[in-house]
Amino acid sequence: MKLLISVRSVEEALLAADGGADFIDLKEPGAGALGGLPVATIREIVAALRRHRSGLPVSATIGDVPMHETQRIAACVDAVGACGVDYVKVGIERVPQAPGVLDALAASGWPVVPVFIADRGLEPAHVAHACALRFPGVMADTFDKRAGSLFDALPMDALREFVATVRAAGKMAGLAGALRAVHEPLLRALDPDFAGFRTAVCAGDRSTALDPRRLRALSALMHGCAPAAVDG
Ligand SMILES: O=C[C@H](O)COP(=O)(O)O
Repeated sequence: MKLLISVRSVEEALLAADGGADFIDLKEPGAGALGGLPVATIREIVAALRRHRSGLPVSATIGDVPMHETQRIAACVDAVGACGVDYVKVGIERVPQAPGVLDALAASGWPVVPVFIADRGLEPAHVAHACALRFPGVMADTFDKRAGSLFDALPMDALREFVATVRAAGKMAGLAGALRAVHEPLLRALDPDFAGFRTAVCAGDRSTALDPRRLRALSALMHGCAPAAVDG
């Protein structure tokens, strides 16, 4: 299982790369679950990572754009995709517009990873719809980070079904949502392709700075080379 770490700056990106991240995810954690960074910042981080850590895959979010704002979503995907990232992450709410938005994202030509917002449960038909389209990966994440973790939002059966559906379609399955070291056994049981973290690698809430000590401990745990990790 690979480790995705969300970062907001060049400094954090290089710390994450040195600390064991397998995917570097660019977002502004203080601006919402999928808070977007300015494109100039995304470009700057991508350039630094390509210079120093050329092989690491990089994703970036477009921000928490409401699903009915289809033109804004398309414009943000174009802007972020043009920054040279490997993946563009777009939040998918559980609303009737979801299949239409997914169709538009798949037609965008960019390597989009739809991120299903799981706070109100997942709609299996929407996940199946995404899996039938040309996306490299599909994720589940939570919006309200104070309401507990992904494991509070969804039962294990639903998570198991999500991972199985995505992987059966030949795509990477990713899980996130205020995950912590204590969730490692549950994550191992589900065995997604990657798990995403921000809250767990900050000393305060997810909008505070990335803490290299917490990251190293989490990385060792997730990569199977340490007993307990820093948590809480
Ligand atoms: O994409 C992953 C998220 O940034 C994880 O953030 P979180 O651990 O605060 O839910």
